[in-house]
Amino acid sequence: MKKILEVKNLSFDYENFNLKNINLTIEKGKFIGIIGPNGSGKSTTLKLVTKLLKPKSGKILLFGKNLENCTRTYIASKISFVRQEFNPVFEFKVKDIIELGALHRKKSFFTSIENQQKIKNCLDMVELSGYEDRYFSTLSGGEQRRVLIARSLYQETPIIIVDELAAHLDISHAVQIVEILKKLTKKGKSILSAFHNINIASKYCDYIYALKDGQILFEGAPKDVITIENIKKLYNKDFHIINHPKYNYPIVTV
Ligand SMILES: Nc1ncnc2c1ncn2[C@@H]1O[C@H](COP(=O)(O)OP(=O)(O)OP(=O)(O)O)[C@@H](O)[C@H]1O
Repeated sequence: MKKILEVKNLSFDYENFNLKNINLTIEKGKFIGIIGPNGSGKSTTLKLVTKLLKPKSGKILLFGKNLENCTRTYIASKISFVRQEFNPVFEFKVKDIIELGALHRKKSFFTSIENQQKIKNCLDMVELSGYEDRYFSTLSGGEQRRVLIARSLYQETPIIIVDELAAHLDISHAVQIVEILKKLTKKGKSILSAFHNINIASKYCDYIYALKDGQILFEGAPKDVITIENIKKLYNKDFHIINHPKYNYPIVTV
């Protein structure tokens, strides 16, 4: 399988937190999840692989190129990143927010008819048809989140990274978004997402990394690693694990 993003022995320090020796690999067409308690280092890892933070040590290879030497434009052509927080300073319309995702390939000040149609299609995919001219700040948290997913679809990158996929989304929209992303993996895109909802990660991810205190505690296919022992170690709490009666994946329950 073709490795498109490789993280090797990555370390990073904040004053009171260290990310230690992270190794992870993303292959073409795979859905990769990162799980772990609050403050375990999920967002920090995602910010490092998108070059928003600079590692203390280690290496990140994007399509075999050292990320350190990749330009912002190159990275934007390969990775779209839906961050947890997004607070534009100006009043932008939804269509402008979406277009900003693909500035790296915009050739003219004006939006072509073709691109207007693409924006519409991306909004249709996240069930926000007709929202183009709404002001982003007037949308609900979940609607804003879906606009940001639409923006990453519009960016048309081979890798989509999402920090906390289900943030602000009701269960139906969370599943809708994860299913859109899963379908994209069938077309060869690769997804890396942080999840608080382990059961969604368990059903949809091909592989998960579990972070605790800035280190990978375990990794593997959900059916192999979502076990009572591992989940107890990860969250310091007892949970039950049952097998989904129809789809045959482990479900964590209280
Ligand atoms: N800018 C910063 N300066 C100092 N410490 C930070 C900064 N950002 C994050 N941290 C700390 O780094 C640790 C890891 O944070 P991170 O956001 O990566 O965790 P997370 O696993 O994404 O958490 P959550 O599930 O709550 O989103 C936390 O202890 C956090 O307080």
